[in-house]
Amino acid sequence: MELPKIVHGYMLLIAVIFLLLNLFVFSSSLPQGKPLPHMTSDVEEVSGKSFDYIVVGGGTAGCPLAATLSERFSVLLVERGGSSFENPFILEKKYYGFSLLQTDEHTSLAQSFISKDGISNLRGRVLGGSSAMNGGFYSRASQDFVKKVGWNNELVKNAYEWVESRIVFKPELTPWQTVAEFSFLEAGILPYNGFSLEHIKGTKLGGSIFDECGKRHTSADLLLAGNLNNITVLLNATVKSVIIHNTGNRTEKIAQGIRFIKSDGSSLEIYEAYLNQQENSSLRGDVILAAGALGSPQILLLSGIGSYRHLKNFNIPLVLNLKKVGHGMKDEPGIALLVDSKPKNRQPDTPQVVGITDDFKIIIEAGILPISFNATRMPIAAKLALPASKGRLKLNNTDPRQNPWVKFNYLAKEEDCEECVKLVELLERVARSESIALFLGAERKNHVLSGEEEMRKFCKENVRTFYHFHGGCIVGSVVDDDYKVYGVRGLRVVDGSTFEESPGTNPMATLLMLGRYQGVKILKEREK
Ligand SMILES: Cc1cc2nc3c(=O)[nH]c(=O)nc-3n(C[C@H](O)[C@H](O)[C@H](O)COP(=O)(O)OP(=O)(O)OC[C@H]3O[C@@H](n4cnc5c(N)ncnc54)[C@H](O)[C@@H]3O)c2cc1C
Repeated sequence: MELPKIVHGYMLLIAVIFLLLNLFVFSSSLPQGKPLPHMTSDVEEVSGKSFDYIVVGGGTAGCPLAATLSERFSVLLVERGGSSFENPFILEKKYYGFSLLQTDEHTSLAQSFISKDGISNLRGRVLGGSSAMNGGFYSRASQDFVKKVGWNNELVKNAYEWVESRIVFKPELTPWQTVAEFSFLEAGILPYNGFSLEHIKGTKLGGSIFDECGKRHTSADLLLAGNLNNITVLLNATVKSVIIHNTGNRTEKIAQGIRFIKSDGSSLEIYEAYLNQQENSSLRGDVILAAGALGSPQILLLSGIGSYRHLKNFNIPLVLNLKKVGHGMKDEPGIALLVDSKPKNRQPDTPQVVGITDDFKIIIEAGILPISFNATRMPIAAKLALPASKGRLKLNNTDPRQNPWVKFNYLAKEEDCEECVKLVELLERVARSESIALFLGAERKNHVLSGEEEMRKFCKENVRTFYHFHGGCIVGSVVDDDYKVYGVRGLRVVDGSTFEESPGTNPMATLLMLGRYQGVKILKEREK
């Protein structure tokens, strides 16, 4: 009876040593061995201070934006989560997916939410935002998208290259990704494009934010490209609202700063930080929301910017009756087929290869995902790009740490259901391919869905998120072409909430680019 106890104690000791070693390795090899910006979780240290720019949300778009602005201005970056620089569960590819399994209400790296459609979903809550926990697949937006949204081609190219030279890598295909690549080609997703960062039809190998050693580079690494003397990162603080005043002109509003609380809820105290005041108001900086597709519309609503009727329900004084805040929420519906017959303990694998159909409506990839700390499954998953169905975001309550109410209306439109049937047909072809049969042999699961009705039913019953949700502060309805909130000076939104449709193969590349792009545009504006 004593032996198992000893063995158990011994294994525990090994596990602790292993974790400490990992922590040591990571803390002594911070990005490129460079110094980090000043980071603090002490709200008192920042309270009452003024900065040229305040960026709310240290996520995918927020970090490159803050780094760029810091080249010439003082920047406060406020992130509700902690640091990502020393966490092996974020940085090591072999732990991919583990952080998605362990969620809690206020402190986990991933914050889970269930949309009113009844579908589970996740959002990042750490410096680096969702880039610190996502699949790391990197692919640019198409030229058509860039043209449609009216961005400057040259600036876009420069901004992508700025990001790519720092945190994007050409992946070495794992055995499972090689099999996925063959299975997509076998299923007719042609041509074969090899390695490409462009959004092109066919099968391709994309970029990755995991380097050749399997180390993740999040958007937070981009902070190191800024002027570190100009950046203050406030961690574990949640922004509650933007401080907005009337100007001399009664109808004109101006953002003056932010109100924030401690993320752990250990006190109810509300703190404030301000924008530096300049005599000439055209030389003033901005509060820039980069809190993601759920966070930014939520903060606008909590600040009194939104539909009067909705804000009245929460006794929030109206600042601006901007009815479209929270509208146009979209999530690209996903369907996954498990190709293995039962759970096994494999090393997690992130997608490195995608298949993009002729009309760019279906995008397919494969991974190995943990379902617990010692079991994985092998899904082939596809998303329906550019869905017609859309939904809405509203407040649930006035606590900024809680998720807002959101409904995406997955597959509500008939055209999305029709596309979903095509998507399932394609998934079935891939799942039944010789390549997968050869690789998995007896471990393979047999798929037998047939007939349109059965596939429609399957779609409705199995639809899930692909985590590419966006909308809520869309350009043209909440922010203008310069990403400035209509009707409030000194307030912008720069993140996934501004997209009407998800760019390219998937959104991370374009959000990283957008942070840099908007930062450069602001710096140019201030030169005038
Ligand atoms: C599991 C998963 C896998 C994915 N895989 C891929 C992939 O492989 N490739 C790809 O291109 N895309 C992928 N995506 C999508 C992509 O990561 C996101 O679309 C993108 O990162 C969103 O960027 P963002 O800047 O809009 O928001 P985020 O990166 O989420 O940043 C928002 C930040 O704001 C902070 N914040 C929110 N509210 C507040 C507040 N009130 N106060 C202070 N801070 C606040 C958050 O903590 C967060 O850090 C994936 C997403 C998930 C969740």
